[in-house]
Amino acid sequence: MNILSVASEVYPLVKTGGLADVVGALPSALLPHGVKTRTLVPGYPAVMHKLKKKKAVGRFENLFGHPATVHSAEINGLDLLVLDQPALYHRDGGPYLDTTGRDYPDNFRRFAALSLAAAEIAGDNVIPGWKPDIVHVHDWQTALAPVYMRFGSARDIPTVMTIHNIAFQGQFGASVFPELSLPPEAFSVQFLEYYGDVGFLKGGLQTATSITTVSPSYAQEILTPEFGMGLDGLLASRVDSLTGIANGIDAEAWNPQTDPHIVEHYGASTLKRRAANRKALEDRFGLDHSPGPIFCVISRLTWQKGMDLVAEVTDDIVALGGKLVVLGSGDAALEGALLAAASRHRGRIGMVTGYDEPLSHLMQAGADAILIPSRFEPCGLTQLYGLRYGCVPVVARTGGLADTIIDANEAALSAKCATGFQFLPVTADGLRLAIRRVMRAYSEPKLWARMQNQGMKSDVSWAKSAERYVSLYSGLLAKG
Ligand SMILES: Nc1ncnc2c1ncn2[C@@H]1O[C@H](COP(=O)(O)OP(=O)(O)O[C@H]2O[C@H](CO)[C@@H](O)[C@H](O)[C@H]2O)[C@@H](O)[C@H]1O
Repeated sequence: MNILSVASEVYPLVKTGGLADVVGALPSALLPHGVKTRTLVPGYPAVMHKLKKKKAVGRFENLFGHPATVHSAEINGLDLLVLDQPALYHRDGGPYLDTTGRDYPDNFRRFAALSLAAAEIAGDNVIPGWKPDIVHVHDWQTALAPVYMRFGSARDIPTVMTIHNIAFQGQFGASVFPELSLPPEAFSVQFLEYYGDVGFLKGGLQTATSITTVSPSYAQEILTPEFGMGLDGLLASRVDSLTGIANGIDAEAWNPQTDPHIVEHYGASTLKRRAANRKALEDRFGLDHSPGPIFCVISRLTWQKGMDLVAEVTDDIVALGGKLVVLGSGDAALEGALLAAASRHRGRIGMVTGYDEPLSHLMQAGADAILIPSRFEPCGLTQLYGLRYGCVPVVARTGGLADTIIDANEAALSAKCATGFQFLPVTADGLRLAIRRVMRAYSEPKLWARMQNQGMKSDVSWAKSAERYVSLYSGLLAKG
């Protein structure tokens, strides 16, 4: 079975968040099931520079007014198709934002082009001798592909649309519609029209054969007004085509026994060796070497991720004898509040602003607990990395966090299956109480080590979830 996966980012070429991890790791988990994935991504400079060997396999003379080449390349076992279109993708700045942090004004065109390229690869002879059986798109940036397919030559090929975060919907003014090369009927409530605007994600959700999101709980939550962000009604009308499949992790890139970014390797039976990573972490963040648990945060600094709650509990963490290290960037006010906490508590709280993949590994290997107080979380990956690294997750009971962490309540502790701490409500007081629970558990070394062990034994690989994708794909082909 051949899948064309289409995404705006893919690890290890370009990553701003969890989407890249998933798009980068799923193909190799599908391969043992006979599912071959080709992944189409834009040729940003960061991508083009990393392609050592590439081969032009397709060409568009005029894709949104400019020529484009499709290159094929292999990196880390990924079979990539790279859409090289300098006019749209060769920019300073990141995949979505310019160097000043603003959205590129032509993002609608940049990602419509990616979507149209996918639809044409599926339907026409763009890559001679190759066509997908299924097109799998991720998030709003690629959500127009099923719409283009519906109105183009690939209308019979089934599509899967995965929602990684419904908060990002790709909503643009109606004035962009004439530029999208779609027939007038596509600007209707059955397709793209969204409160008078053009909604990319809305169009994809209306048109895709099947919709998935990244955990079973989030699949339920987005059917409610609280979490559906305006799309709950649409999703309710498509509930028979909606599935939640939890993310796994790339167990090779995230393996404390072999990780090149940490100071000392360890496993479940050699947890004591984490001490060297702890010391390196303290040095890196300028913390003192006192005892007590080190909490870490590795996150986009946003309201979704509950980073304002972390800022509110910093004094409590220190007062209770804990320490905190934060790696993140995002909202300037949140960044300011956390930096202020770090300067109030020198030696106890440290912060690195920015994005640093190697440091995120050292933090999971050296800290004792990872705080994830998200207000909503489709799946979450950092709690899964935490499980694998013996960095006990402390999570809000929502979405994928609720699905993947077993709370250390009395029943779970006596059954010896607890892997972390869940809390509700998602408020500063809720988080404070959870931190107190952590402090108590940490003061009992045997209990703490057992929780770390339980976590490290949890199956966070892609194996089970890959099977669920395979059966979803097979079902779609059987129907067709
Ligand atoms: N400053 C920093 N430096 C280094 N690394 C950093 C970092 N900030 C974050 N990261 C890394 O980025 C990734 C973030 O993944 P998440 O799943 O937490 O969230 P995200 O909200 O991006 O993804 C959305 O998509 C994913 C994938 O489906 C869902 O799990 C999630 O719930 C949904 O919100 C992790 O690999 C993390 O280690």
